[in-house]
Amino acid sequence: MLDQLRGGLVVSCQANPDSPLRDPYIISRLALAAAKGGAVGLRIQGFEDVAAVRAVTDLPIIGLTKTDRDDTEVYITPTAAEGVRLAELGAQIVALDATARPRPEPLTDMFAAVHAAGALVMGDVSTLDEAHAAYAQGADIVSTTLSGYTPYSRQLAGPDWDLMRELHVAGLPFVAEGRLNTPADAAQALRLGAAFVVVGSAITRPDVITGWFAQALGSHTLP
Ligand SMILES: CC(=O)N[C@H](C=O)[C@@H](O)[C@H](O)[C@H](O)COP(=O)(O)O
Repeated sequence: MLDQLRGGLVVSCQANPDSPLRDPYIISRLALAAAKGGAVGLRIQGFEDVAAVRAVTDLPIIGLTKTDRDDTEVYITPTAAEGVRLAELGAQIVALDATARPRPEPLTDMFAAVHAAGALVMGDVSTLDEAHAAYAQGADIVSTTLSGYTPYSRQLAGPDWDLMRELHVAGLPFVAEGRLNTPADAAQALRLGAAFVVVGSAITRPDVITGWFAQALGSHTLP
């Protein structure tokens, strides 16, 4: 499965709860558009969206949930039950938060449950140490997804190139993800050793992209 993705572009098709695109049908159409453009895989959030996308394409799906909980900062697939459900719905890879933050369930238990359900585990990390720990506990691949989203990781406006370099030097296979907003960024991530690249907002969040343009024009300040 990971070989199938190697060197390619995975497109994350997600819509936040407040997005006008927040509808499983729309997400499935975004996924088909990404497939038409050459995506080798898809990153999909939530049970309904994973089911809707699985119904229209055979492309590999990296599934995740985003769950706000009162007891933890961890929100990307915080429990094994969610990971197992994603696998049952057709996600071949389950992405889950593998940061060092306190979590509701031990990582090793979660990895074992996802593996038993027949899927691979992508550990979303924010630092090199977390990547080492994720592999030690049984992750199949790690992704730079959460750099900038934990208080102790680099807070950058763009991609965390240094983390990619560190992972490469350490000999840890990794996926490049997070704020890769141009084709040049995606190509640079591969040059830095990424196994494959995940791009979301720059392809599938037109509200966010519009904001970039509007800000560049200063039009947000006009009456
Ligand atoms: C931090 C977090 O919750 N990241 C999420 C993980 O699935 C998504 O909101 C991102 O869109 C995805 O990681 C791709 O990144 P970008 O949209 O920057 O290309």
